[in-house]
Amino acid sequence: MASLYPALKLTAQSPLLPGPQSAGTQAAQALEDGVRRRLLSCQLEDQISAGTEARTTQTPKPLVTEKLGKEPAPPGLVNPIDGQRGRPPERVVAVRDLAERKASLRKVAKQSWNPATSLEPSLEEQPLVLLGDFVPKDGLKETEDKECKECTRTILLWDEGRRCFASHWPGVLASSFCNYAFDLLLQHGPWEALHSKKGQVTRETCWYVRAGCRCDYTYGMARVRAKKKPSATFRAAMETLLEEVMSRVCPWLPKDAWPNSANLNLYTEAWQSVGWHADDESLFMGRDRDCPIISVSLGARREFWLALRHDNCMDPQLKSIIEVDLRDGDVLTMEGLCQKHCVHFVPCDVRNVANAAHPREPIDGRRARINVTWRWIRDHKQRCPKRAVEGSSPSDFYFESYGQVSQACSEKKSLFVQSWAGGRAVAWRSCQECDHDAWKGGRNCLKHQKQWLCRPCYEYMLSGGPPREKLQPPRERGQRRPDIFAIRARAGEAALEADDQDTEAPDDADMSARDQLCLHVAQQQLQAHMCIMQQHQVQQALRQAHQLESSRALIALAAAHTFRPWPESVESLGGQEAAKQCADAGQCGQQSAPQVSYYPVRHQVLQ
Ligand SMILES: O=C(O)CCC(=O)C(=O)O
Ligand SMILES: [Fe+2]
Repeated sequence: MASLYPALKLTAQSPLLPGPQSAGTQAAQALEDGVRRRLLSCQLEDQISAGTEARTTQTPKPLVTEKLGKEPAPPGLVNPIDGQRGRPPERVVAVRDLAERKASLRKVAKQSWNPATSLEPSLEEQPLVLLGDFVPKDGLKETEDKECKECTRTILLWDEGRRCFASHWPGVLASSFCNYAFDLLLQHGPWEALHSKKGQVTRETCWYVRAGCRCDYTYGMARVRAKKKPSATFRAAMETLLEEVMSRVCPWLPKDAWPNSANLNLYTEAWQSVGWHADDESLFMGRDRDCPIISVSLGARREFWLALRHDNCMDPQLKSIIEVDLRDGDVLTMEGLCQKHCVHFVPCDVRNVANAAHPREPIDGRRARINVTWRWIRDHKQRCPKRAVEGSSPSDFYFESYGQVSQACSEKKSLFVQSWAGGRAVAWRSCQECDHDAWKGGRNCLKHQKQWLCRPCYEYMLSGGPPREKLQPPRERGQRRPDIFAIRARAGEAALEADDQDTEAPDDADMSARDQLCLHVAQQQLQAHMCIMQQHQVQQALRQAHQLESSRALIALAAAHTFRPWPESVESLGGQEAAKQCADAGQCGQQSAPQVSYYPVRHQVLQ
């Protein structure tokens, strides 16, 4: 086992941590230290990403004021020339000058996952049932054991000191099922757009609660309400997805112990992403108690990064970043105290941003991604009916109360971390192949054949694929790298040029990316699942609606005429066969048979 996951070299201290702490009460110091560290880090990294090469040649300037004495000084960046910001310092201390910090950020060093200094309770002291290691109290029957082994996982992180565990389960769901679930969730999910400070839609999201829970979900400034009555199709799709996932990841867990909520994310554009964060909302109690999370990916491939967080802020320790690609049907699990000690991140997909052929073309389902993160709400909100039943902290949380830790679990090493660089040194910088702007101006890259390459480019090189077109022209030294919006704008300009020559292009510029995607999916469904007569009638209606230029109506119309019986044997049939079976069963508006209650079949013939 251990040989599969090369353990990283363990170092005593992160190179980014500042030096000795200032005086003051512990709490105040912790606060000051955290804020100070964040300011330092942000200022430095902003400057780096802004390409302020020239400034580094000037005399290094102190960045932070630190008041000596009993009272801790308030944090503040100071301009030593006019001293405008922060309280007048009694003494200005250069915690670390810009050049030094920049060097430390770019430091070429091996990946490292620092071992915990203060330990969480060990697995012996406080047993933890992990999803992949879970066995029922009365042991495994032989057949069940076999079934379980078919669903393999790769351990990404096993840090017993911090009780942090993460695994990647590739290809848990069949692709035919993924397509099906993707389409339904896309069309029927109560999606809400999340905006960045600049007003860009960073992604769309929705929230699903089950098993009697009515809690809202709040993160950052956003509150995502639990819909009073989610559509039956959405509910059916979510329940079926859960059933599929649980039957493969944790088949022995009783249904009443399944997760009671899910957060959904929809990425319709390659440049959409999720910043560094932890799923540490109080609902899930992930900062205090072991907190399992099952994250399911549908649609386009995306990278997922997991890292140790700095104390008192959500920034990652750069050298600790674990990278994994999540593909259609993959599951990722985070367990134990991952949400307390680690942060995670979904970067944009730079190669697809630049390759966006035509922003106004219907986006094909593969470019978009839906992520469904199943979680257990344990501290229900005051107004949730489950609070009355379970109180603020249910004592019978299955993973803490039942089951036993399998033999495999106790054989594992106390700390190992998956490392794509295989123990080689990495530097935080942009990739010389794809120029990916993952976060604050770079990502971990290693040197391969005289080039600094990111993991995907390195893996591509190793795979022996043909040379790919460079996404960006080589930059002069010190020249600012275009950010993701510049790349996107360039892709947009190219598309507009193409548009000028394309008189046939439909006039749906006002449609959002998701509307286009929904429409595209709906049209595909129509083609695949309707008999010829229905197709014809609906196509007529679509054309009329299109003439009215009402994209919303168009989608609603398409959705209303979409029927998706899920034949029991659909996985064993090819897509074409399945479509034929559905179409045959639903000839000219009759009820299809056999019907599966989860999937309402609607046959409405337009007059
Ligand atoms: O899209 C993903 O894979 C992760 C999303 C996520 O981290 C979240 O919703 O909290
Ligand atoms: Fe998350």
